[in-house]
Amino acid sequence: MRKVPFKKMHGCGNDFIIIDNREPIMNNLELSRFVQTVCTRRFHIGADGLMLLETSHIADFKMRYFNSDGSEGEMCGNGARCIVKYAYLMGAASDVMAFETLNGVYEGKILGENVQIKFPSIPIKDFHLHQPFPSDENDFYHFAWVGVPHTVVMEKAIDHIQDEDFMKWARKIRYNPAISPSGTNVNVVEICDEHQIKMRTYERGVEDETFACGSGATASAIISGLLDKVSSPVKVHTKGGVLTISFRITEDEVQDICLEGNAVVVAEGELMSEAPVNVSSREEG
Ligand SMILES: N[C@H](CCC[C@H](N)C(=O)O)C(=O)O
Repeated sequence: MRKVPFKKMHGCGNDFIIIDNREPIMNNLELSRFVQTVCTRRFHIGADGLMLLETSHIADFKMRYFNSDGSEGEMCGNGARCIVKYAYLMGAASDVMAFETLNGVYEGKILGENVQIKFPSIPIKDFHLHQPFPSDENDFYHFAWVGVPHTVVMEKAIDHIQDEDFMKWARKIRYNPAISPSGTNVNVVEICDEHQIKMRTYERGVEDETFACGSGATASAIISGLLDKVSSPVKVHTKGGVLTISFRITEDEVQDICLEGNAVVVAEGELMSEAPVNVSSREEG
């Protein structure tokens, strides 16, 4: 049986399995199924996603991010904070680093227990504000591509939304091709004061509500800023903890976009890669 060394980490309860693949040990062909297997809760380690640390010709390392359904995502904010700490701990980078993703090169910085990620600037025109819902023209959403697609909806009291209602509502948006042809993550945001918001996120590729979403928090804070409801820095309260987002809005760009929060190693060991799980066996049998 093949054993694969890993660390399990989380950032605000958004949890990941991380594997050092600088000396290639993972076979690309079986990767999607492997990710689905090891990310399945109860039957395996379980996680929202899995990342591979790989070599890069243009940065200190390459981050490859997979959602728990086995799909490869362009970028993941909390995952990035975790892999930055992982790269530092594994000696793959110093405390200030650049890393490559499918969405370009990002910078990472170790700040004591916390990790900060700096995003590339985003043109203002890429934020689509006040879009009427295709199904209900009286209701609005906001949309941004912050490495991955995010839909943001403002609500008054998000803690009172029942989990079931949240999931039903979010799934309609997540799969609506008129909002985003490649699907979208869905965030609901409550403004607390000028420097604080609360949010809940339904994640594409996890197909569930997660405890926090770094890119979602970044999209939500900037959109709240563009709507003149908050100003930088913004503390984003998630189910799993607090993320801090800072940014600068200029005439045509949002610049100096930083995401900061914890990145915690909770376990390390070896995965048994050939222990596939079959969670649907009960339904099939
Ligand atoms: N949890 C992630 C987002 C993952 C993106 C993924 N759900 C996708 O759209 O492929 C974050 O902290 O930014």
